[in-house]
Amino acid sequence: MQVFIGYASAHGSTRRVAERIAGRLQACGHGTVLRALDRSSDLPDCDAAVLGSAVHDGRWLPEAVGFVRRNADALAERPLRLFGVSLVGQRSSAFPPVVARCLRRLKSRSDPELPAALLAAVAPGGRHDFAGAVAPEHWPATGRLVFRLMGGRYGEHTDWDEVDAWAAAVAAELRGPAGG
Ligand SMILES: Cc1cc2nc3c(=O)[nH]c(=O)nc-3n(C[C@H](O)[C@H](O)[C@H](O)COP(=O)(O)O)c2cc1C
Repeated sequence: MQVFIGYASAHGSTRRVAERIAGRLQACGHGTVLRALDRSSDLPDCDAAVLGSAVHDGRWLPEAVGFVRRNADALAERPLRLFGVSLVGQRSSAFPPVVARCLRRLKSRSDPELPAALLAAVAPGGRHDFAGAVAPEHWPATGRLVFRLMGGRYGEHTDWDEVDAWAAAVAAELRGPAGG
């Protein structure tokens, strides 16, 4: 299958996750088109799409939300997988385990990172949350203070085995009888 991998990244970690996913999909025999999402581009010719965004203030970046909104009809017609990159992934985190558990619980009770009506319209076949990178210069002074008080650690927190496993599962699903 020809798979479009689109990403929105403010500081590079979502781009690195998207590149890794593209590499794994290629290794599994899929063709890939990897591209940053912007406010005007449309979905290129493809059989399936994998879209991801950095999470800011609990939401996908505006260029990613705009892309999904603009291309909702075309995305709904194809197998679609979504991923978010934030401080708290499903397996890895910038925080100590007990804080990470609380944050994951809070997140599960919050509004989704994409508007619920939009998610329902595009009906992704799967979603995943990865942990990304955080550096002091990404935050204002108050953000740095809160981060320290919560026991946060700067650096890259992506679990690459987790990314590889998810990408391999997506690759296999797309090869399945219904194409995922
Ligand atoms: C302004 C700002 C707001 C953020 N808001 C959140 C948030 O609400 N939840 C979260 O888990 N991480 C949040 N983060 C952390 C980023 O999601 C994380 O650093 C991610 O790796 C960024 O991806 P990128 O490097 O592709 O931009 C925020 C970061 C910034 C700079």
